[in-house]
Amino acid sequence: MIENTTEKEQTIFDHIGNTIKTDDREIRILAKYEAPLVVVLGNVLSDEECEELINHSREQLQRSKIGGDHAVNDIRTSSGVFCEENEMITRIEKRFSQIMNIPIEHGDSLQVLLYTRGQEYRPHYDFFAETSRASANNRISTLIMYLNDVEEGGETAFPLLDISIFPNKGMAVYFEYFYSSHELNDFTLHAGTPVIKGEKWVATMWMRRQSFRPS
Ligand SMILES: O=C(O)CCC(=O)C(=O)O
Ligand SMILES: [Fe+2]
Repeated sequence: MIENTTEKEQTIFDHIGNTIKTDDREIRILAKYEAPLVVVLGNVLSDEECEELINHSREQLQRSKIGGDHAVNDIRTSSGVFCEENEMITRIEKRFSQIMNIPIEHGDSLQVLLYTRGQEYRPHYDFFAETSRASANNRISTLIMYLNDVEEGGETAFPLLDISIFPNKGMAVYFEYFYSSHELNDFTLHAGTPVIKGEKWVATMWMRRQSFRPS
């Protein structure tokens, strides 16, 4: 009866202790919100990797703007690119897959977003509504990497949990929404708050329930 409602649900992220040892890096676990699970991670990317990701994406952003995609979207005012695979992307995606404990074939392509002053990503869910076709192979977890330090603003806020993560270069926030309780999943509502000073670069990795990438 009552016991059932208090029973802890299984999580995907099952790392123990303060460190995650991936093949090429030791990730630090800094803070955790238990249910829904939200984890703050340190030492996810080196400074050089952050800079490489920004430079790689800056070029593609410029190209896609010339391509004429000026669609205005009030929900997300940032500009983004899905990264084409190269040696660096493949190496860091392998690391993300080990952190997220899901094979990389379940991942959407890594997405890099740039927010300039005043830009934001309004509160949203990363999973698709049950009524949408994409929900047949829905997203189950997210890793957001901060590629630069933001002078002011640009936190990742979880308004229903009352927590916000400040963008710090090389750090990341992980969360998952694969609970059988819809209520827990719904608590992962989150936003990128408006950037007040400086610019903000993030890379986002989303994982799907089933394999998603063509093998
Ligand atoms: O920019 C942020 O802090 C949030 C990004 C985000 O929610 C996403 O990429 O799905
Ligand atoms: Fe999101």
